[in-house]
Amino acid sequence: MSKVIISSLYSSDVFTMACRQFDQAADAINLPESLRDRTKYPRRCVAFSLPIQRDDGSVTVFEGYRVQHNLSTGPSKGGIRFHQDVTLGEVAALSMWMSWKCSLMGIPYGGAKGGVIVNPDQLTAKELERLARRYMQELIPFIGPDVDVPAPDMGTNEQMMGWMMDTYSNHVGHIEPAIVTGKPIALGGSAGRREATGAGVAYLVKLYLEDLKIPLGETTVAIQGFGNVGSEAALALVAYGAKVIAISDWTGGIYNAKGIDIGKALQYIASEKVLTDFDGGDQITNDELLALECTVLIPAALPRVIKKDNADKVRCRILAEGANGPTTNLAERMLIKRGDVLIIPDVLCNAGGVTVSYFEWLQNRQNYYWDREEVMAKLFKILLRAKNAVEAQKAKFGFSRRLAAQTLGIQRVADAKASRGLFP
Ligand SMILES: NC(=O)C1=CN([C@@H]2O[C@H](COP(=O)(O)OP(=O)(O)OC[C@H]3O[C@@H](n4cnc5c(N)ncnc54)[C@H](O)[C@@H]3O)[C@@H](O)[C@H]2O)C=CC1
Ligand SMILES: O=C(O)CCC(=O)C(=O)O
Repeated sequence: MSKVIISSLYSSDVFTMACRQFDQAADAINLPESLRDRTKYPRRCVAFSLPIQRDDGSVTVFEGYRVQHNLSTGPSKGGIRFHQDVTLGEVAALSMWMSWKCSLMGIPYGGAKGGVIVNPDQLTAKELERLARRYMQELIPFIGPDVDVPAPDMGTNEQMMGWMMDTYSNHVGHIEPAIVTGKPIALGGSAGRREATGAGVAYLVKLYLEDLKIPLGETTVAIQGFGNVGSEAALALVAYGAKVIAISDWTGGIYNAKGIDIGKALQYIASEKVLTDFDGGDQITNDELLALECTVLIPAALPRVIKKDNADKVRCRILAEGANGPTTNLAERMLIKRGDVLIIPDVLCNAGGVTVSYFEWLQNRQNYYWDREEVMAKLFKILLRAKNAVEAQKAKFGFSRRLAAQTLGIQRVADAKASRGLFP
């Protein structure tokens, strides 16, 4: 990718953070110099203007991106984020983490990510449909079921994937379900995809609680972000016997030491859209939530929320990264120095989503569908295998859990690039 674009990406804190993690991992595995930049930097970045008509007849031009980080190990794969704070640097960082995540899981995909600078809560359903379709329209020359396969991320959902699939299918003249994953089941979505990321987070939390010999019945959980990942993790952890004592969204949080009724909170969100005034407990801020005493803290919203200023205030035993990049590099060093917090790094912790996306793509391509039981059994097998590999790498080299996970992911991508050789 162009050096001018790469240097501009470095103005993003999140991109710089992902690059520093890469450099540390590359040093740790003695990655040859000739492979470093080639493995580290995105292969392609596309930026679009996205004009859409508003319901009042006016036109707004939104800005969107797609970054394809690595296509050496398969089609690139990753979600599309609709959020007002999206930047090209953030999307590039998220695409790098997708590469290491897919590689760590042993899934034959490279990494990608997309984003649009928009607050989806400020658009009507019709306006969102126009924006999702326009985004796909602009993306068509750069994607395909064997090239790059998008999915939902923050601010996007199954319905938007359905609109995007429809736009692509209309363009090629036949139904092409494998162009996106995380679709509605009626359009070829996979059983279990909606809950896959949160269920994967909960499953890994359960495994690590077992390692620490902490009973689920004595486990309290605080979750920042009550969207797809946060709410599904909450439901799965409650089903395992844990107590969710705090949840939040962008408007603030709710705390209840006796345990929050997650079903009631979901019903409230379905009608009111946000948690404001939900009467399931006392109101708290997002900062207060991150500092609550609890067994498990799950950031499931934005990057870089646990940072230098609040790392010392974190009072959990397990920090399970449902979000991508929620802990800054410095905050992680502070937590590791303290030694009392076990961090399940994002590329492992939230990998359930892309794993079931892979299953969805496989089912679309073979046109034969599995039931939820089969999907979940296959998912948990892959997550357990990845967790064991991370723990073995950690023990063998004395790495942090993130370094162990990232070195495994990065090594496989670099090996693939080395094996493919250089173009003459
Ligand atoms: N959806 C998926 O399958 C996957 C998502 N992730 C990551 O999980 C995180 C959440 O994604 P989703 O649940 O899909 O998004 P979502 O859009 O369904 O939910 C996001 C939640 O975060 C809240 N939020 C937004 N800004 C916030 C702020 N400033 N403070 C506190 N809360 C805030 C929203 O109100 C909402 O409750 C993101 O980091 C995403 O990259 C990771 C792997 C897969
Ligand atoms: O399901 C997918 O393809 C991607 C999910 C995603 O965006 C992520 O893991 O961060």
